[in-house]
Amino acid sequence: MKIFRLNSESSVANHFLAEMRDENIQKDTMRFRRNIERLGELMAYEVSKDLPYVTKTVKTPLGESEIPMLEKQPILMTVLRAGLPFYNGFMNILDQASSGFIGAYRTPNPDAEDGFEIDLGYAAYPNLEGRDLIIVDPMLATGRSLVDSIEKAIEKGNPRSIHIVAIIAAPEGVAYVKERMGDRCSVWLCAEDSHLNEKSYIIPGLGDAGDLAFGSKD
Ligand SMILES: O=c1cc[nH]c(=O)[nH]1
Repeated sequence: MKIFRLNSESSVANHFLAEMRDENIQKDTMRFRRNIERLGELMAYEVSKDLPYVTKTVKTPLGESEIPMLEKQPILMTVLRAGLPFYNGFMNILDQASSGFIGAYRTPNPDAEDGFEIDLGYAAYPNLEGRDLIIVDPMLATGRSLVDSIEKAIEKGNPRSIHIVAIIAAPEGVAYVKERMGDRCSVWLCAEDSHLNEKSYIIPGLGDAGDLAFGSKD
């Protein structure tokens, strides 16, 4: 399974990530959402390098230019609700992509493996057959909701490639995706952190991305 890590090179992307993690700066919700979006724009550019292209001819007022263009528009899928600003960043760059949305939430269950079940309550997406599927979710924690969402989605058509994109991942989540999806997908991360805590939060992570972007659910 191919894994790309944006923070393996020094770039200004690390500033956006540092602001998202900083316990004081992250309280500015508009800045937090905008930093997710900015990382979405940068990650969309990185993933775009891995998609198939065909050369097309563009007529300028003075001649013709041969330009490699996306062979097919990808499908961008996100998991509500923290995924929305990340998805917006992707849409700013891959602006002709089709979209899919999944509502996944954790329901406490003391008998379940991590103390909770994943409920996929809402799903709306196009037929994935032969398309490039890019599924974006800022936090790859256990990986369970992401893998469940993908498995449900690919029942409705077999994509020719699957790209999982996250801002911060836990090694446990990456290992779970690798175990369940293998070479079927590529994983694109801004950073991979140390571990998950007992509540399945990423350490050091940044806290609850959904609450920081949109306020507490309580
Ligand atoms: O640390 C985590 C893990 C999952 N979701 C979050 O928002 N934060």
